[in-house]
Amino acid sequence: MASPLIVQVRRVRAHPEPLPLPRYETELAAGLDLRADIDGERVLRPLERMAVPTGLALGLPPGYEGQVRPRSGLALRHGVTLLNAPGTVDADYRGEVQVLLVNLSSEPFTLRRGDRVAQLVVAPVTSVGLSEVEVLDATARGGNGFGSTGR
Ligand SMILES: O=c1ccn([C@H]2C[C@H](O)[C@@H](COP(=O)(O)OP(=O)(O)OP(=O)(O)O)O2)c(=O)[nH]1
Repeated sequence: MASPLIVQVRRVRAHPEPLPLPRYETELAAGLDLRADIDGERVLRPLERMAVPTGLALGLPPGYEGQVRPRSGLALRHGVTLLNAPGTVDADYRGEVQVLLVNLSSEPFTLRRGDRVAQLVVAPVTSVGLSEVEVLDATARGGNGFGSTGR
C-alpha cells in the first residue's frame, strides 16, 4: 500500500487517563474514529445538542480537509447524529476539533468519556477560481431539479 499522508495531531489538554489517538478500526476503513474527551458522563436529552470536545487539534496539509461524519451505528441505534454533517475542518484550523452531536431520538442518550462519537475522513480539496459570465453553457437539464425526473 502507498505510504499514508501524515497529519500532525496535538492533544489540547493533559488528562491523567489520556484517550487513544484516532485510528482506522479496519484495514480499509475511510474514517478515523473521534472520541469524546469529556470527564465522566453527560446526558443529551431529546433534541439537545452539544459540541463534544475531542481533545485534539490537527495540522492538515494544505490542499486537504477533514470531514467530520456521523457514525451509522449511533444514528441507527440511538438517533444520535451530527447537526452539521459533514462538519468541515479547514487545513488552517488549529483549534480543537469538536463534534456537533444532536440527539434526535425521544430517549435521553448518555455520553461517556472515550465514546467514539464521529469519524474523521481526510479528503483532498479542489480550490476553484470563479469566472463571472452573462450566459452559462446549455445543458439538457437546464434549470430542472428538485425531483424533476420523478420519484
Ligand atoms: O464539525 C465541525 C465543524 C467545524 N469545526 C472547526 C474546524 C473548522 O475549520 C472551523 C470552522 O468551521 P466552519 O467553517 O464550518 O464554521 P463557520 O461557522 O463557518 O465558522 P468560521 O467563520 O470560523 O469559519 O471549526 C469543528 O471542529 N467541527
